[in-house]
Amino acid sequence: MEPEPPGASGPAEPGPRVRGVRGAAHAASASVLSGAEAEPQRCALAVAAVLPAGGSGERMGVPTPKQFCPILERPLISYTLQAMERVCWIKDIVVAVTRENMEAMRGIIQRYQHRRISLVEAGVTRHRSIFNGLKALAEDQPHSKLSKPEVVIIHDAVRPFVEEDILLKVATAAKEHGAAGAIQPLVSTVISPSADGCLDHSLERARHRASEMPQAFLYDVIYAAYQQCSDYDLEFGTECLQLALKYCHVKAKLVEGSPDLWKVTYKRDLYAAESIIKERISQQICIVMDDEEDVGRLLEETLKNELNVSTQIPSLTMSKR
Ligand SMILES: Nc1ccn([C@@H]2O[C@H](COP(=O)(O)OP(=O)(O)OP(=O)(O)O)[C@@H](O)[C@H]2O)c(=O)n1
Ligand SMILES: O=P(O)(O)OC[C@@H](O)[C@@H](O)[C@@H](O)CO
Repeated sequence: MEPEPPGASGPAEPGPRVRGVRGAAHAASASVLSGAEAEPQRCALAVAAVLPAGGSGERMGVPTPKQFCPILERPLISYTLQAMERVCWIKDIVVAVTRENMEAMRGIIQRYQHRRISLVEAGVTRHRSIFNGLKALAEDQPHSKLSKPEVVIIHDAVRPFVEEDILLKVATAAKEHGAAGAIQPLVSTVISPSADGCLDHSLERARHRASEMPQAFLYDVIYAAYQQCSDYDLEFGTECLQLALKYCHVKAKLVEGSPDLWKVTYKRDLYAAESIIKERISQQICIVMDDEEDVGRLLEETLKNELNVSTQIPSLTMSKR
């Protein structure tokens, strides 16, 4: 039997924080959208996010639901929350978790000082979890500190490498079209098997795309779609964009996303995510080394922030190259 990924036997004690290395990308994409659209909050476009995190991670094949599996001793979901929190124009982040994981989730929020997070109970399917998250944002919620957004972003809690530029693109496109979602080229051809397990037909790969996350919607559109949704769709559906089309006749704008938007599903994905995070940490340290004079103090700081390591480093000054 394949060795368990490190720490797969229970929700993890959180580990390092990773800062985005794509500040430049955000600046670039924000400037792409001129004027008021650049940062929705400036034009009072209220944006919230719903993160379904109530799954069991069956395909991962470990006792711990994958969103709580540790990567460098920190639960996967905490990386995704940090990526969403970095985006100052997302006002509220609603996370759907199961009742039994609610305490573990509160521990993670506290340990990593996650901000703007509200928890709701997940549903037995992903669509039901998302619907519960949307309900929490509805106007008619008594004593709720949340307010109804104009645009809501839906993003899987197990897709940690989401950057501000794609969130900005789908949010802006949703404001214009009613719905929008990130897509990626297919790497494998999609085929349709017949009942006897043989090939019935294959789809022309170049004419199809993989539907990734994040997705964004005018709140009223997607909430109305879920309110009308059949039990069958809530039970077996996998595509929120399809609900907006089927129940509200809103054709989503498709936005080319980066390959980083992939979803952690199998054990191999945890290892892949770990190496990406390690690479980003080393990039972060390189950036510090390049820019600053008192490397000692900054290495100390970076190690503290990035790897949770407290150590004394003698003051080192580097002559600017
Ligand atoms: N009842 C459910 C099922 C899934 N999800 C969430 O939806 C996202 C995408 O689902 P998926 O990758 O299918 O996660 P799991 O259902 O956990 O995985 P598996 O299908 O392998 O069991 C995940 O963040 C998962 O936690 C959810 O909120 N509620
Ligand atoms: O069906 P799953 O729960 O595995 O995945 C849910 C979504 O991530 C998946 O359907 C995307 O393609 C986006 O819609």
